[in-house]
Amino acid sequence: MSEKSIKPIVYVSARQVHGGAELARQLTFFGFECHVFLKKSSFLAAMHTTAPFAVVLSEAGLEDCSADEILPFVVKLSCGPILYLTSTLSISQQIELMNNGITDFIYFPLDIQRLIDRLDSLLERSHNTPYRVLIVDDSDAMGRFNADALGQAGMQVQLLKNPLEVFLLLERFVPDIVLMDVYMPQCSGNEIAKVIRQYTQFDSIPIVFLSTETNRNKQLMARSMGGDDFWVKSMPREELVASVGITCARYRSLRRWMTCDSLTALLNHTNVIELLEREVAQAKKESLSLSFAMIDIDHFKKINNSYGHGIGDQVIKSLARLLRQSIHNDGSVGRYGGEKFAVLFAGTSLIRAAQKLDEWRMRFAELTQSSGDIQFNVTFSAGIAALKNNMDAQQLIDAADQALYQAKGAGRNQIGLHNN
Ligand SMILES: Nc1nc2c(ncn2[C@@H]2O[C@H](COP(=O)(O)OP(=O)(O)OP(=O)(O)O)[C@@H](O)[C@H]2O)c(=O)[nH]1
Repeated sequence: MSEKSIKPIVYVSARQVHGGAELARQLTFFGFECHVFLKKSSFLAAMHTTAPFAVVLSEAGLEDCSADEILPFVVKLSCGPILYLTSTLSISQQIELMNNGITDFIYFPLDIQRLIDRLDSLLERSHNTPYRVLIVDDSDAMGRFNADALGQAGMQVQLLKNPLEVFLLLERFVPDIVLMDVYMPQCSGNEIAKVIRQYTQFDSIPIVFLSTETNRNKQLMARSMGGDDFWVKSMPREELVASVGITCARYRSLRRWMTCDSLTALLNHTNVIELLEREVAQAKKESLSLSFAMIDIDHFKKINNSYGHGIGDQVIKSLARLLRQSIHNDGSVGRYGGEKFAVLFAGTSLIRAAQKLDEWRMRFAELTQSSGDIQFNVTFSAGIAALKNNMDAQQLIDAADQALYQAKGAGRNQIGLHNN
């Protein structure tokens, strides 16, 4: 992705200029293109011209129009979430507003970080890539019938007739689900499921048997060998599509929890290390450049002590979001632990990666953090190292750590380069 990636547009309704200005500033900082509207006519004209990713509608409405009055127009013109900023609402009021088109509620006093979190997760949901389905079935006709149904529903489908080749596709195609026939000439679906379950890296891929088998004991036996469910082969197309969609969505969300840090939704420590090991091996094999950076928030203990652990968490989240939005397709970001982050720059030279890090450092230092009415700024230090042929992943981590240590020692709020 180029640095000029298209920003998600958010329209905000406000009754007063200053009410929307701070919200717009923060949303802009976190990568949204935010427009604030005070007048009904300009708001609706903008909705007509460009439908935004999301609308934030305040219960106070606009200067010349109440929220109730504008809502039906917004619902008609909108194709994304409509978030309602409100003080308190009874359950029946919420139900009424939801029936009228509101999709989310954000409560006053406005916690901007929370609003941004919500927009982030709505955005992520809207970017979800199609589900990938691997069908293992020796019957060409049956396999194609199911593949067509799922393909027409927008899913990516791979059909495999020989179950003995399943590992090739588990690695290359990385399916969200495997639909497995039970009776096949080369080996049974039960047997192949049992073998797949020997490999922990495929643990989180659900295997569902599609079979004409109706004997409950045989079905249970198949599930005990590593299958997650048993569906009848002759199920209606719509039911198959719905069942696959529900299962994939559930497992994707479980996988996210397994691989991501719960506070920041970035890759967690274990997965950062695993990714780095893979990238190091690949970079060496293909003679590609790889830089690795360690980022650490400055004087973080003081932030916790002065404003409390909750505000400390908020600072961590704000840096996580900045990193996630800045990295684009240049690499990956993870939470290494505590207030420390790891960044992998794939195919990027040390100097270019250091320049990027320095841009992020300056942007983070400019971000206003808040604790109630108190506003403050936070900085980070970082160390960066380039992969050399004689290094393994741990040595690359150590090199970045040393450079970070130098940056801290030299006064913090700067980038240290490892010279080797
Ligand atoms: N709020 C919050 N605090 C955390 C978290 N993880 C670790 N910490 C705290 O982060 C602080 C890290 O402090 P130190 O590593 O001593 O360093 P520092 O104060 O950041 O100072 P320098 O790194 O030397 O600039 C400790 O007080 C930890 O308790 C977290 O998830 N949330």
